[in-house]
Amino acid sequence: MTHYKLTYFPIRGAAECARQIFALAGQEFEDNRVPREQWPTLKPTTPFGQMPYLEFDGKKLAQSHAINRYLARQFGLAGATAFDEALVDSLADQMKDHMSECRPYFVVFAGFGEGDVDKLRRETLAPAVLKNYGFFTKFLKENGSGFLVGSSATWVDLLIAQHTADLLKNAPEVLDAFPEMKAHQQKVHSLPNIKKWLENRPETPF
Ligand SMILES: N[C@@H](CCC(=O)N[C@@H](CS)C(=O)NCC(=O)O)C(=O)O
Repeated sequence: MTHYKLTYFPIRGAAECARQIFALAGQEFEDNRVPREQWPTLKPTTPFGQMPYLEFDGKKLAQSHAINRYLARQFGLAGATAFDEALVDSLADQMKDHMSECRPYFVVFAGFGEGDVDKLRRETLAPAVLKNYGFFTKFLKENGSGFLVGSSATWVDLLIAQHTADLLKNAPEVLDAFPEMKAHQQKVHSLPNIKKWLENRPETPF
């Protein structure tokens, strides 16, 4: 049987979606969380000098969305048709754009840079959420199943629901206009395997 080893820093960050794909699929994996001090030694051995990366069957795969997409295809969580897969990918890419737009806020929020976090929350985070959660809500409403694409959960539901949960914890007011996205987060995080993962995963600030 394939042994999957997912390597990343000891945070949720860019590896959490892959971890949740394993959880939802009921697939065992090695959740290798590397302390920051060990990273300089590891960095030159990775495909692009960054984490996360996934190892299995003598192979190494980097880039979080490539990992997510690969695992989702393996476990039937990528979308039911070629077009659904493409829709899922488009939402994931939009989510990546959203994270880039919010980056100045997250850098200060996470303590990696200096700045006025409240100002950034109002002037950077809130407008990005207003724009992108508007798009996501439209998909949700048009799809009608409670999931973003198709009739069951895909990896992009996991990706976006985790971000929604983080916003609800740290900046809930930015989601005031998005009750459907809050219901989506509840629905995704109530899937039994995901609920179990959330209850048992290591507690980290982000
Ligand atoms: N586009 C990449 C970005 C990966 C990335 O930014 N990784 C960061 C941690 S979130 C990293 O490895 N930083 C350490 C470094 O660059 O040396 C992905 O989505 O996997």
